[in-house]
Amino acid sequence: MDLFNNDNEINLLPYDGEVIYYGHILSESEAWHYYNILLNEIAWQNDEAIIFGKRIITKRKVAWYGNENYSYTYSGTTKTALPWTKALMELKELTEKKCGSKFNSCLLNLYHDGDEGMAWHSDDEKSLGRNTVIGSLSFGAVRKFSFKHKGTSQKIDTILDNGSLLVMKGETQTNWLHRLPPSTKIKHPRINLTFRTIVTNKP
Ligand SMILES: O=C(O)CCC(=O)C(=O)O
Ligand SMILES: [Fe+2]
Repeated sequence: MDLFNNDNEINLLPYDGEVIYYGHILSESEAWHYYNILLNEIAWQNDEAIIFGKRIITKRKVAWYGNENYSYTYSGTTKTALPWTKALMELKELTEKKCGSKFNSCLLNLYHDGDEGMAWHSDDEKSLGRNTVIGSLSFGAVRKFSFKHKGTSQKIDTILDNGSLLVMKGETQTNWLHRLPPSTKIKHPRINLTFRTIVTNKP
């Protein structure tokens, strides 16, 4: 099993993808500083999805920022990116420095408490291209995060801490699903930023 890549980073996945957990890339106080800014200045909106032809509004809030007016379609709804804020630009640059990849957009999620999560999915939309790199920054409540192989159903769990960075790359989106499981124990909000690279503006 190839546990380490060239930079001695540990791959959380045993095969068919690469997930690197960098742990804290911000101190506890820096992380809370950004948490407060993000909570207050981001244009949070309830997410809409079309599930089995029915329009549903999620309790979880989302926002979408990027370099240009990218439009992005998933779960049957189209969103247009807002321009970067100062804090988001700082966090984008920090994430890029840590993982050595460039990003042009960011999907943000606000989970008010452990009742809210995200179901099994892959970020394999056409607009992200193949073998895309996704940098995931977490703030606030510490939550479990899980991967499930599409063929073998093997499961891998990890913990996403306040101020931590997780990077998904290689064939991860092709071969693995991921989710944020709900948990009745979590009583506080969590904010997640996934920095992404859109390769085409046509959804
Ligand atoms: O909240 C998270 O940690 C992950 C969110 C996610 O998977 C996504 O936005 O695609
Ligand atoms: Fe995802």
